[in-house]
Amino acid sequence: MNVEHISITVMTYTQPRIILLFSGKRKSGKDYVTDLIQKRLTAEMCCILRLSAPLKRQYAKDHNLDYEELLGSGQYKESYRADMIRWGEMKRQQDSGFFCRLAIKHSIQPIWIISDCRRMSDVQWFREEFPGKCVCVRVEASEQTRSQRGWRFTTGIDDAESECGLDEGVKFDCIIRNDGADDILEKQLEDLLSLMKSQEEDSNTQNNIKPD
Ligand SMILES: Nc1ncnc2c1ncn2[C@@H]1O[C@H](COP(=O)(O)OP(=O)(O)OP(=O)(O)O)[C@@H](O)[C@H]1O
Ligand SMILES: C[C@@](O)(CCOP(=O)(O)O)CC(=O)O
Repeated sequence: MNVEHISITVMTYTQPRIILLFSGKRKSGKDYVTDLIQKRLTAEMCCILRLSAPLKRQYAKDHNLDYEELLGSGQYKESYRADMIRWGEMKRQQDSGFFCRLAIKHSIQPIWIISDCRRMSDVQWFREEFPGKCVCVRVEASEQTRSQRGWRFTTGIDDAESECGLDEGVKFDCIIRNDGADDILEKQLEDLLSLMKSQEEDSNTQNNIKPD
């Protein structure tokens, strides 16, 4: 296997073979879709990493809140979203890769799914750190579908960088429509798995790495 172990003072992770950079609007179904992919690939091969996880952990600690609830998809998280965004942006201004580095710390699986890229700086950070290994995936659902899943337009959130930072300027390698029909979603996941395979082969060829 082509795994290189990186160990520096602050983090220990195993070099990934491929990284899926997921983005999408609120309630488009990023967690739903990434969970399905992980089930297909198994948790041994594939981990789901959330840039918002270290953010929510520290925010919960500082504000005496329930971290698990902030990770969920309910109203509890939504009532703190605006303030978490403000808090996270303060940290990102000091160091744009701050949450990216924390999120990947200790990852040992060969396939990483970053389930919540929101800003151009997130995509740039991964592309620079892991050249040739990133696949950019956008999850899309209609406003009607998102509303049925509990989304309500909120000024200051849905029109701000946290939700709109990747609306322009990124060429997505794959766009997944997630409006509900299981068979349509299934077919798109198959296509994404094929894309990952060919991206990995290209990356191996460029780096002169022979398959396992
Ligand atoms: N294809 C689908 N079929 C059935 N339910 C779905 C589908 N996609 C998403 N959902 C449901 O919609 C809700 C929102 O999905 P999810 O939490 O994956 O979205 P998200 O984009 O991660 O949301 P956010 O980050 O805004 O919390 C969840 O309850 C999820 O189970
Ligand atoms: C605060 C924030 O990380 C919340 C993300 O929550 P979620 O991915 O929608 O569960 C959004 C952001 O970083 O702008």
